[in-house]
Order: sequence, then structure tokens, then C-alpha cells
Amino acid sequence: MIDFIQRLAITPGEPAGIGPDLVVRLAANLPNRPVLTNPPNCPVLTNPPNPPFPKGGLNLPLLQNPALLKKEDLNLPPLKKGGWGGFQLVAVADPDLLAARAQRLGLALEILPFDPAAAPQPSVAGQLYVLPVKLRQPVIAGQLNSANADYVLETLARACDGCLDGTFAGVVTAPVHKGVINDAGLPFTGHTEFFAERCAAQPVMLLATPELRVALVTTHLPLVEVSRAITAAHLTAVIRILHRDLVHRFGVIAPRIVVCGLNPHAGEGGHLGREEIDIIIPVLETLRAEGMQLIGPLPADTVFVPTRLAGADAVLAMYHDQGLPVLKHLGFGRAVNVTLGLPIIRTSVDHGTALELAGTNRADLGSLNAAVALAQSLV
Ligand SMILES: NC(=O)C1=CN([C@@H]2O[C@H](COP(=O)(O)OP(=O)(O)OC[C@H]3O[C@@H](n4cnc5c(N)ncnc54)[C@H](O)[C@@H]3O)[C@@H](O)[C@H]2O)C=CC1
Ligand SMILES: NCC(=O)COP(=O)(O)O
Repeated sequence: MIDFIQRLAITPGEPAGIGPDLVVRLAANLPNRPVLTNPPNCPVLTNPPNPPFPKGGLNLPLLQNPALLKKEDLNLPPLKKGGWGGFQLVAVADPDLLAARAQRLGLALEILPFDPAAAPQPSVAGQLYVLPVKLRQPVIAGQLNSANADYVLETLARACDGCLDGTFAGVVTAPVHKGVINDAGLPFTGHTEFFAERCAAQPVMLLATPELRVALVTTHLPLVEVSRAITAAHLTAVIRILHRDLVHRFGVIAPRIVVCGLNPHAGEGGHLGREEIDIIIPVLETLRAEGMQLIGPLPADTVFVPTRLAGADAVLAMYHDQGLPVLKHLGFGRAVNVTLGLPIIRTSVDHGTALELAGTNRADLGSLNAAVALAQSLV
């Protein structure tokens, strides 16, 4: 028996990349079974209202004394156990593109028009509902065309707005090509910043495998600008968001966060850079005084050794390529990128557009599967 059906938007991203392949393969091979959303001891909403989210966020209270947090403090609604969730995947894309890619990959896939006014239908293998957005120019798999950059951004905007107005319970994104969007003259650094701006929220990027979560203080920023971006106010806000979402979204009651330094050897007592002494240590001390369990700043090159990771719920890296190479080395193909801090649920793959694999059936579906599963679990 299915207790509720939620709609998840899915954006295939760059039309010349592997995103459309992965979306049609996912839809063609969906397991025909509902998702058990309440593992033992985990209460879930059995009929969640799927409320419209206000722009600017839900204003969840920031936890003042998380070390003393009890389950009751999480403010979860009273819930019935025993719920099975059904999900309707709705691709936000050009239906002709998806049909053509499915045909090229030899998949039998029925493309159905999405009607937001109709009752949600659980997705079944071989069918895909599509909220149509028209491509600006025909697509050749593997060949970027900046004329379609505007189409890509429209798919993201429609999916995001659908989450904000309650049409969708969350969005799962396949990769976009950031460069070709910029080549088209459109300012864009990533989904993370795009959704954050549209939701008027501050984002925190977190990539997760079952074994490791890595969050970032700065996201898509040239290395030369990273140090300047690590201010006390920004670092404080990032840690508060990470801590709050580990509690509220991932069910970690008292998160232990391991924080990397910025400089080699975490600054070696100020001899190899002063950001640790001037900014990072004072911020951590202030937040520790509120009860957060923050370890560090530790030298980033040894943060990831097993003894230091033992008991950690997340590692906070100062910049993109400090944390993500380790995470991807561990779990490329099964990791999920999730944007914290937003008033909507957004998960994504851990990989890029892999243009050379588009239209070949050789792209691995693992990370998209994991991203959909995490979105379902967060919903
Ligand atoms: N979430 C997003 O929208 C992301 C977008 N990108 C964008 O992707 C573009 C290309 O980035 P790259 O650094 O080349 O990374 P990439 O992930 O596209 O490719 C790196 C390597 O991994 C392979 N690969 C990637 N996905 C795969 C899959 N599903 N199955 C099998 N092999 C796979 C590729 O063939 C390549 O050898 C860039 O424009 C970048 O901005 C990159 C990461 C995330
Ligand atoms: N390396 C992760 C990445 O670039 C993903 O960015 P986004 O498009 O999800 O913001």
C-alpha cells in the first residue's frame, strides 16, 4: 500500500552531455516498487502536505545549544509509522530531446505530458512525465552549443520555482556545463549558486557517500579569491547551516564536524599563513562555546586519515579542491551532491557532463540513482 505520492523534479542539465541519457535510462529502468520511508525508529510523515516554501527560506531556528539537544527539540511533527512512499519523477526538459536520446540508446520509453493539476501518479518503469521546456536549437550529443545555454537555465528555474510553489517536493539535477553557459554571456557558476540566488538563501555544498560527508566553505571560486572569502561572518554562517542541516535533514542528533585549515599544516602556528589564527580558530571557539562539537582546524592533508575521521559526521573543507578530490577518490559514481541551506531539497550527481560518453550507453547511472534515493529520503 502506498501512503503518499511525492513529485520529484529532475533536470537533465546540459543537453549535449550524459544528463539526458541518464534520465531516460533511469526512467526506463525504475524499480516498480514504492520506497520504504520509515526505517525502524525513524518517524516519517505519511501524508506530508508538500507546502509552498517562502522565498528566503523556512527560517528554521539555529540551534543555540546543540550538545544538549534532545530528540524532542527537533520539533518533528507527530507522525504515523508504517508509511510507504511513492514518487512521481517529472523531467523538466524538452520532450523531443528525451525521446530522441531514448531512441538512440535503444530504450522503450513513453514520454507523457506533466499536468500539475492532476493527482500525482507513481512513476513506473518505461514511462516519464515531462514538464516541457523548448530547446533553442537541435542538439548533437557530445557537441556543446551555447545557443542552448538559456534553455538549460530555464529548466533549472522552472524546477526551482516548482519546488518553491509546492508542485515538487524536491529537485534532482544532472550535470550542466558551466563553461558553455558563460560562453553564452550568462553569468553562472553552478547549480548551487543559481538555486541559492533564486531562493534568496545562503547555500552550503555537501557531497556525501555512505562513508563520508564533505562540505565546503567556498564553492566555485578562483583559488586566488578563496582566502578573502573566508571571513568570520561567512565561516560562522556555513558552520551553522551545516550543523543545522545535519540535525534536521540527516537526523544526526549531535554532529561532530571536523574542520580543515586553509594553509599547509593548518598554518604551522602562523609561519605558513595566518587565516587559522586570525579567523578560523576564533570562529570555532565561539561556536564551541554554544555547544557545537567542532574539531580543528586540522591540517587538510591528514584530516582524512581513518583515526581522524572516526566518529566524524562531516568534514568541512575550506575550498572545492581541498575536499572533493578525496571524496571522489573514495566514492566517484555513488556520491551525491546536496545543497544545504536552501528552503528546497536539491540533490545532484557527483560528476560532470562527460560529453565523450553522451549517447553511448556507457555512462554510469550510480550517482544519479543515489541522488534520487537521497532526495526521496530527505523528502
Ligand atoms: N553538477 C554539475 O552540474 C557538475 C558539472 N560539471 C561540469 O562538467 C563539465 C565537465 O567536467 P569534468 O571535470 O570533465 O568532469 P566529468 O565528471 O564530466 O568527467 C570526468 C571523468 O569522469 C568520467 N565520467 C563522468 N561521469 C561519468 C559517468 N556517469 N559514468 C562514467 N564515467 C563518467 C568522464 O568520462 C571523464 O573521464 C564541466 O563543465 C563542469 O563544470 C562538473 C561537475 C558537476
Ligand atoms: N564539483 C561539484 C560541482 O561542481 C557541482 O556544482 P553544482 O552545479 O552542483 O553547483
